[in-house]
Amino acid sequence: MLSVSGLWKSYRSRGHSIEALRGLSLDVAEGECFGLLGPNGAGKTTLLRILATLLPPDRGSVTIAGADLRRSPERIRRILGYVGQQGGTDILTTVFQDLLLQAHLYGLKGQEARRRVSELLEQLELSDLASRPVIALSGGQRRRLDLALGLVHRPLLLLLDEPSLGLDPVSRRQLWDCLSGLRGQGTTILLTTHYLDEADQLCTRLAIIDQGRIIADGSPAQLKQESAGETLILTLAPSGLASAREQASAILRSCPFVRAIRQEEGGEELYLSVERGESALPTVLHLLEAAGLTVSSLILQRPSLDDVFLRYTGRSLKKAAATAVVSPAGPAMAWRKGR
Ligand SMILES: Nc1ncnc2c1ncn2[C@@H]1O[C@H](COP(=O)(O)OP(=O)(O)OP(=O)(O)O)[C@@H](O)[C@H]1O
Repeated sequence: MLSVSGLWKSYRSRGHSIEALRGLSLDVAEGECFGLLGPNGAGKTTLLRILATLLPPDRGSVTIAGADLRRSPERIRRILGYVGQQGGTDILTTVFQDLLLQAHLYGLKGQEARRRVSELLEQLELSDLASRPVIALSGGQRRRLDLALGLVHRPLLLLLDEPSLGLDPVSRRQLWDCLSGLRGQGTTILLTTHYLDEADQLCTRLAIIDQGRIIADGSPAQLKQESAGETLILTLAPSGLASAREQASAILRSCPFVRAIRQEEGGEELYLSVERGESALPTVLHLLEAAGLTVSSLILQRPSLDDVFLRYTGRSLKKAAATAVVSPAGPAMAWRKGR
């Protein structure tokens, strides 16, 4: 659906050149929800504005559904919908009028335009708000209207720049449901986000962008798996029995799926680095109990996308985007004695 190759873009500011994109390449397949994850200033908005034909690139090529960006910008504008960070609403009209104007701008007339507006109002749960002035909408309602405006002409590819920026948790959930629904109907989505949980929840594939380049890409699960592996946190009973921990370490060290075992100073737990925690967990339990050891808990901890970002950039995305809502990595699977 989308193919970007060797894209360069620099801005000039007070006699300095700022390289926003430095040879960026990526491919997005039809039907994907592709996420660009990166800190402030990474080049995400620049990329989306180039794709939306709002900004010319310095070098590189882009094709969208077979259309070349430089040669056929009008065709590209018909193929894609773009919802920028600021949205495109006219605050002085009503929701219905705003959508109708957009439909007219895309060449829909009379009943056809009204029918399309009604469809979108229903699809984005805005029907009850149709006669409300845009200025009186909440942040989440406004964002859904932005999305509806970007969808009027039934784009094949939807570009969303930070779709849930500044929304409260309930509005974010509603927006995510809308986006999942759109994907279900076959719309390809390319979105930018700072939010790790958003990327995890919505995206089939992700690229981590930093300083104008893509430094890693894959499914969220793949990226997490490749970067950090998984950890099993083991506690034996009775706690404080060092000999039991030593015996357990000796048994587990000989297991091919255990990459490393560590213990924090003064800590009761053993941390086992494993490749596939889900299959390792029952085997570890079985081996230790067969050796007469009592396991009081065994917790599988999966790496977060922040671990992935840290590995590739040496910086924490949480710190890079301090205002972002970040969900904790949290244990993904656990076994506890007495359950
Ligand atoms: N019009 C401009 N003039 C000069 N520099 C610019 C301009 N627009 C963007 N930049 C610079 O280009 C770089 C990339 O900016 P861009 O907005 O693409 O990043 P971003 O990843 O979208 O950031 P954010 O997450 O904060 O929106 C930054 O260093 C930014 O300061």
